[in-house]
Amino acid sequence: MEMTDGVTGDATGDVTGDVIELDGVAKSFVVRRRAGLFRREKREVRAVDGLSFRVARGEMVGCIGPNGAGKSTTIKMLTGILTPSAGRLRVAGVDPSVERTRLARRIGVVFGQRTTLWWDLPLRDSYRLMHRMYRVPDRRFRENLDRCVELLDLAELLDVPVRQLSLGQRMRGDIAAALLHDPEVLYLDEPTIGLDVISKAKVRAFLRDLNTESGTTVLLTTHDLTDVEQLCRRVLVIDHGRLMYDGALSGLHSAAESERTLVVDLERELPPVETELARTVRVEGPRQWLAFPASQSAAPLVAAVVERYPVADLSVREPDIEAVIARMYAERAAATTADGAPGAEPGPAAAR
Ligand SMILES: Nc1ncnc2c1ncn2[C@@H]1O[C@H](COP(=O)(O)OP(=O)(O)OP(=O)(O)O)[C@@H](O)[C@H]1O
Repeated sequence: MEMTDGVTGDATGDVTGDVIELDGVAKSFVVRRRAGLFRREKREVRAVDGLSFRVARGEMVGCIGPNGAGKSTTIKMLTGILTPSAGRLRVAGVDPSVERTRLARRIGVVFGQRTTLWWDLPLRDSYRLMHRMYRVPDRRFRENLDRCVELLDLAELLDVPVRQLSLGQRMRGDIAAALLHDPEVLYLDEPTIGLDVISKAKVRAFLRDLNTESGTTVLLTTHDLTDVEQLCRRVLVIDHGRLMYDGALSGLHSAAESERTLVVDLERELPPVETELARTVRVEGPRQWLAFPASQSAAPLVAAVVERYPVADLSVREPDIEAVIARMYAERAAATTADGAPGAEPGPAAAR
């Protein structure tokens, strides 16, 4: 399939304030697999299936989804490495697959799973090569390098060949490499994958400062929800190449109809608490767990329980975001089975 719109947009991308624009973007791969001794059959994999969203200049947006959801494919299309099978895609007003080289000077990319650095060269030499490749003015290059070296703690590592760096050190080296040419947009595909707690914290602190101080637009994919919690006000949830949710992380709770839990310590062991405001989901001795919709206030439930039962103590537990997302995926899978086709319309995404 061809792009539905081959027109190249304006070169600034400033008209709407949106630096990333996707309208109905799709990407299919044809894979061949063995279907017998001599026979191979072709199958189409729809990695991205009608994805539409926009990212405003200066935003930092997190993109999450299960394995194979289409996140990396989306990033690859945004860099121009892959050409969409359908839809319209613009980055800073430019069609990435048509003007990949021109766009390369305006974007930075970090793939957590592989490095863009030269394996046998010390970091410093990789950076020198990038300096020339991107034709960064000398002064600007020195300033950017100094800043990255300081904030990413790279001083001791500049003369070490990349192959000798630990994963966390290499990741910091890669992030610096992506920023030496002052990109307007930074894509990070799993920037904290495999890092220890301290390295993760360093990377996150750096990205937060970069976004607030330099106004760099950041789109990151991750499996680590803490990345999103700490960095992004907005999250995109992608599954089967489609947008399931687009909004604040906190809004995921209502989107997935999640539940909070009232933990009740009774003065003695009693049969399960009965109330129409909640479901008693667990009883252990005098302690009982009552699940109620996260969108509802806990106050009426607390009042009802206290009025009818001898209560020693109470506490409310918020739903854990991982559980919320797991629930969202499960609901989606159930809808898919019921419809017989992946991708029943995702209500929450359309709400934004
Ligand atoms: N070059 C390719 N050829 C064939 N299929 C591909 C190719 N690249 C990706 N796919 C398929 O497209 C789908 C989406 O893959 P993608 O790597 O974009 O997912 P992802 O969300 O990044 O997953 P993960 O979280 O595991 O990295 C998967 O089913 C994958 O197998």
